[in-house]
Amino acid sequence: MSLPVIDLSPFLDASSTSEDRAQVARSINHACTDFGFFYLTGHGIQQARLEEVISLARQFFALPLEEKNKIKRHDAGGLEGGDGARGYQGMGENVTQGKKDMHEAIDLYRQWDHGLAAEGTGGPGTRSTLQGSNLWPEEPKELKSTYLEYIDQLQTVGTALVRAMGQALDLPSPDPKTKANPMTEDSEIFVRNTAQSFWVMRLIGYPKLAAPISLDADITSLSCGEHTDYGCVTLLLADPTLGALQVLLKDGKTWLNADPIPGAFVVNIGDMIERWTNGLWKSTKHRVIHRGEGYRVSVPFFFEPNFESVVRPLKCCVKESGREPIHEGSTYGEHLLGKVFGNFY
Ligand SMILES: N=C(N)NCCCC[C@H](N)C(=O)O
Ligand SMILES: O=C(O)CCC(=O)C(=O)O
Ligand SMILES: [Fe+2]
Repeated sequence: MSLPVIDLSPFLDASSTSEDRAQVARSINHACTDFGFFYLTGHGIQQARLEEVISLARQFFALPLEEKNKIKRHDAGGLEGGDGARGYQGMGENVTQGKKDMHEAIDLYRQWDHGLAAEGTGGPGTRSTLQGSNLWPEEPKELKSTYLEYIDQLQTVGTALVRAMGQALDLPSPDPKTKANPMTEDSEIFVRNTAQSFWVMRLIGYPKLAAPISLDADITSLSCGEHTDYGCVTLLLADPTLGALQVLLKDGKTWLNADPIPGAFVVNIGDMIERWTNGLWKSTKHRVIHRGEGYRVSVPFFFEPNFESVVRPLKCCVKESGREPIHEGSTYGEHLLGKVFGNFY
């Protein structure tokens, strides 16, 4: 058993036909319904760029702690004046389900300068959080420029992917007479609500865990504990290490290794897609247990809704799912802040 592979090129290539795109949308619907995880090819980002991104992250983590701490994260996304949870976090600073994770990381967010937040959104105390400028390392020197270009490319891929996902929601029950679109009120809903995507990027370094580990022991850390991602879609780039990232299957007990395929992203859907689709597509649990060889590096890019986007189940999905709405609706920013505050030791 392995995860489905989806070729996104018809959504990036102007000369594709609508039938090509419909095929892709159908595959996405199956992948999101059955797994919530898939491999993405045909994204148009050069292999050499992907390798450079991993290599630069690896070079950063190999620096002395003193050098890495020059861009240390100082707060957990608190109120005015902080660095908006951006920067370097050392081993064990990130916490999942109350346990310290065995990884170090740099967190980058969409640039959000002070004073730009809209009024009256996000609830009390949330207006000015997560604002700030990214903290970029001085070494390796090419890291910043390479990552800025890479993030631009990823935003293009993310936009094409959520367009395809919107189209995928039209497919389950087309009206044979009118060929009208009974499912979505608007298949561009994801595109519109990610037009100012409050994206997150993490550069993560995982030392090999000491064996053996017990999954039950409260004190035992995983490389990254079981969790779901928070927003729309995660585009994960990882080095070739095998057996580290594991995905929980729909039976709720089998863990499947999501080993890397060279040149492909591992993609998974986040909590906001689950909410919009009223659970038709679930944000799938996953975890990282690195007991293989070497020091593992991964660079997930979280393509998320706009900070201020109000996310509530789409009427069409409530109908299709046959369930009551699973959420009353709130902004993505509120969901994110609830997560970020709980993430640090
Ligand atoms: N932006 C995202 N999705 N980051 C995932 C971080 C890993 C899990 C986190 N400590 C948690 O407990 O959620
Ligand atoms: O490193 C990985 O393979 C996955 C990391 C992850 O799940 C996350 O940061 O949300
Ligand atoms: Fe994750």
